[in-house]
Amino acid sequence: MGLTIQRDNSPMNTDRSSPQLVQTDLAWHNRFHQLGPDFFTPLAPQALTEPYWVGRSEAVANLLGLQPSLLYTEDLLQALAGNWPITGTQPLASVYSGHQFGSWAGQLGDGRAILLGETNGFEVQLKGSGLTPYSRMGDGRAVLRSSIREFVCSEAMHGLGIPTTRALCVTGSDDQVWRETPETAAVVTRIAPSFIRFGHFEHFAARQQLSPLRKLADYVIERYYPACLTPSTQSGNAYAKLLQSVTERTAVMVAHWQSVGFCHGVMNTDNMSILGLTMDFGPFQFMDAFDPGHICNHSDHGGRYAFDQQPDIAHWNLYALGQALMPLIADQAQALAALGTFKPTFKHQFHQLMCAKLGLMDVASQTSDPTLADQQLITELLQLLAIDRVDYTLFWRRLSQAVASQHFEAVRDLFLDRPMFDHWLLQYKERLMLINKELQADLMLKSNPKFVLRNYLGEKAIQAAKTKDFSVVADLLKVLQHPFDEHPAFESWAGSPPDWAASIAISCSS
Ligand SMILES: Nc1ncnc2c1ncn2[C@@H]1O[C@H](COP(=O)(O)OP(=O)(O)OP(=O)(O)O)[C@@H](O)[C@H]1O
Ligand SMILES: [Mg+2]
Repeated sequence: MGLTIQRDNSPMNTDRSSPQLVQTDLAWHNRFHQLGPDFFTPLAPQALTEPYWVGRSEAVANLLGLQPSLLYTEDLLQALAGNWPITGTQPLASVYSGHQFGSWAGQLGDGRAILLGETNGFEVQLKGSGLTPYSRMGDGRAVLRSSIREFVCSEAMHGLGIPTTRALCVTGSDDQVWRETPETAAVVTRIAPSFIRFGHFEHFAARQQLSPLRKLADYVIERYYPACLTPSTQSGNAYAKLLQSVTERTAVMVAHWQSVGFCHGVMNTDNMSILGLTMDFGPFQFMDAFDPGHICNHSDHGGRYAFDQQPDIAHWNLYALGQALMPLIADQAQALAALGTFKPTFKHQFHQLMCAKLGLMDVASQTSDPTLADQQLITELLQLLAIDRVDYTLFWRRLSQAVASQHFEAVRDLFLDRPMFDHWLLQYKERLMLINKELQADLMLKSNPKFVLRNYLGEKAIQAAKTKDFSVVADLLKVLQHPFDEHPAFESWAGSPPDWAASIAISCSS
């Protein structure tokens, strides 16, 4: 299905006071809207002055059923900047609550995001599209730099095979937005099968509003977790099964984060997707030097969301979700059993991912039974990487190449304590003797990305975009959507970060 825009041959009218209806042949089924007024406030996005394209993902256009060429039209630009309404959409801002940095924050909600509606199985949301009833002290806007980071990172996560919300495009404007300094506004158009968060459930549970709580849970089960309806394991308690399914998906997502060295930075319960998708790309970071205690968010003074805390925090957040679902589950033992699946699921998934990174896998079945020896190999390696603060991405890619060529010097050079690395390498090589080298090297090159969105690369794209050069955003997108490919023209992006990368500070300000 394609989008066709009703052409208006009169001169382009970008005056925010007279928006033009953008007609599409996309079928909109706004099922979240059908939940009713307890869940949202109907609200149109606010206009951006003289918008321009900052970045666009043709892959996401295809996913939505949009002809990618439409991403080059003024009409769609106006629509996705929030200036012109799209026929069939029913824009709204949803209400949710949540725990922020471990404390109950009360009512939050889409303070700067507008859900346009749902098409082709995806909800389409504009982030940074103006004030809503849930904006609290904020201005409803997002700045160019954070919008570029969200756009590129969500596509990069997808490229890495990590469950995530995705992004269609970023539109920008010279409208001024004040943060620590004056900046300019931008809007990310992002998509996901659902943007429902743990915080949506917490909202109604905290208010003891059982009827909307049940309605929301039933909606999520019916649409996204229909298997919970089949009476099998847990004596037919669909809500306990929902909790277990969300627990397992969340564990899988965080295992992926840990395997690629991704720090989320703001794992508040209002940033946790009910579908186990990576969501809200704020002060995130792909680590350069491996440091298990790394804190990527400069506003996180206590290190609550440090890299090595992420699995425990995800589990904590799931307890908050479990608490919210308790009136429906009505059986503590079943709720605890559901939550109890987190640790084994995480452990299993993490082991699988790390074994793939090391090439220690039965390539045909893509599984490996967690042996104690392999677990030890992984643990010891992570300790070595941490002690010498070895660049995480570089290490894994060089190891993959070393296994392919059987020359380990380049990877050895990354360590300060080389005898320690040699000791580990000896054990690893012994283990490798049991496996087909060619298949193993191939698996490793597909499991260890050459490129991740290092902070400094995002910074380069942002600095160029501030001068209206959006080519770096486009190049980054191209490379990061296929991070396991060689991309020889971008070799320098695969190397060590420059010294100035260490001075980049990313806070919650966005
Ligand atoms: N500039 C702003 N104006 C209004 N509300 C804001 C602003 N920034 C954040 N908020 C709101 O504050 C709460 C917490 O913000 P947080 O940084 O977690 O989310 P976010 O980055 O806005 O977006 P999302 O979670 O939708 O990706 C949310 O309710 C969010 O909508
Ligand atoms: Mg958020």
